[in-house]
Amino acid sequence: MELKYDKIQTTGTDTPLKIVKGHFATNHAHTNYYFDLTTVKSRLSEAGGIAQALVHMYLYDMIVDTIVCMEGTEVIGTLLAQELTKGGFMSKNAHKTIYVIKPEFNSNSQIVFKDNYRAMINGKNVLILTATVTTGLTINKAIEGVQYYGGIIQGISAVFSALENVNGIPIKSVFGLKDVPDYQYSDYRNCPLCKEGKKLDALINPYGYSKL
Ligand SMILES: O=C(O)c1cc(=O)[nH]c(=O)n1[C@@H]1O[C@H](COP(=O)(O)O)[C@@H](O)[C@H]1O
Repeated sequence: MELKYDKIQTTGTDTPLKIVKGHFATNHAHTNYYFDLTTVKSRLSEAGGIAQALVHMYLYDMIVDTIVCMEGTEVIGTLLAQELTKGGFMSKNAHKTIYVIKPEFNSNSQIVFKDNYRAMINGKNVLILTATVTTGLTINKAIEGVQYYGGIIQGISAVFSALENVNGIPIKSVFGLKDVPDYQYSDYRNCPLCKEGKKLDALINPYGYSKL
């Protein structure tokens, strides 16, 4: 059974964000919304809408050699690279090639780049692209990993972020708290919805949800 979602809009793009109100558990928090990014990540027109919104928000001015795609954002990342390298567009990357890569994870959930990918990170201007940021713990692992492999982090882009920066690095997102002002997240030991006795609706992770 699918969850029933609403669609919300934001400035800068026609691409909507599908949101479901309820009680959800991520690997780091309990939340009162699930953001369903399935179509944003996999439908060409929606992924392209997000890519264009990010370019117009701030990316045209940034030098990018490599886009590291987290959480299934490879389609958005590819279209982003295409936008940034387009001729006739006022981008510092116009006519340059951009690498679009995704990391591996080891058994400690740390980011690993095999030796054949290291040249795409080491000394390169890296943009980290992710789907959603809530506590920032997941994106922090990406930051640590890219820095460990010698990448110069130029920016972090997300589809939705509840945070404006992580460890001093700004996160620019298409959707944010301004679009979902009642978004709440908390440690599972301190969750107001649990305290009210409300059962969890689903477990969520970047692949989607599993209803409980
Ligand atoms: O809390 C999220 O960020 C989140 C919200 C959501 O609706 N769906 C979802 O998959 N998440 C994921 O939950 C994980 C926790 O995010 P952080 O709290 O920022 O580490 C990340 O992998 C997010 O992508």
